[in-house]
Amino acid sequence: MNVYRPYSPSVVLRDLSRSFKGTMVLDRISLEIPHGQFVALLGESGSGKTTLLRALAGLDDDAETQGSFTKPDSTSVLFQDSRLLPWKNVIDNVTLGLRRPDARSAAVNMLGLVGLAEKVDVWPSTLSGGQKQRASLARSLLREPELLLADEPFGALDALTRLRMQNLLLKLVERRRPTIILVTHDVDEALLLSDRILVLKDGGIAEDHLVSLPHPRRSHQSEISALRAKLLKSLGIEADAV
Ligand SMILES: Nc1ncnc2c1ncn2[C@@H]1O[C@H](COP(=O)(O)OP(=O)(O)OP(=O)(O)O)[C@@H](O)[C@H]1O
Repeated sequence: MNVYRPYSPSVVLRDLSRSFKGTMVLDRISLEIPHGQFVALLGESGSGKTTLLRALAGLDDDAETQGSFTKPDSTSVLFQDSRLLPWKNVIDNVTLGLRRPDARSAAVNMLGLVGLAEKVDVWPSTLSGGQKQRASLARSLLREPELLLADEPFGALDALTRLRMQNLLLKLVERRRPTIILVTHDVDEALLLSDRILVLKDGGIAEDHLVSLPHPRRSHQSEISALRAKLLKSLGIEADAV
């Protein structure tokens, strides 16, 4: 039976502007993101990607904001650095502030899924960079957010670890499908992971591409390589220089 469900987007921006001390960074951005869509946000350095994400996360009180946005109440934020508290062990970090009766067992399970079953009780200082990011990902996803805001979460990792983390993220969100907004400077990361790629430029959304290819994607797929060339051009990067 078909049940009629009116379309209601997960995230809506209406003429959202943001400036710092009079300097406009985001200029009347309007956008709708459907539930469960994986959006990658690309743009040159300084184009406002992080500013947009932090606006949605409710950070940066010193910014002047105009316009409005709506987003789900349950939102998790993932940063480039893992932000684990050094004086708490891994599981206490992952369960911090989590109010559910099965927090500990759910955390042990999630740490297993991200490959940290052996690291439940250790201090964050004993983890590698990739392991810290996996713990951080476990902490975010354990909250079962409806919206995940991620700011270059794999940016500081080596290429192989980054690839593993990207695949892990796809696997972990496959079932629950939260809405995801991922800020990245990596065109290939955007192409391999997302359903939609937005390019920020001059304070606005200059390009909006849907990527409706199944996973796993391969960089030599013709749709991928055509869009890759276009995006590199938009970002002012010579394709043969990469
Ligand atoms: N707290 C702040 N105070 C003043 N200016 C800021 C602040 N945060 C960001 N800006 C300015 O806003 C502009 C956009 O910065 P933002 O960090 O959003 O860019 P970005 O696209 O994420 O860049 P990158 O790819 O280099 O991380 C920059 O010119 C930056 O200097």
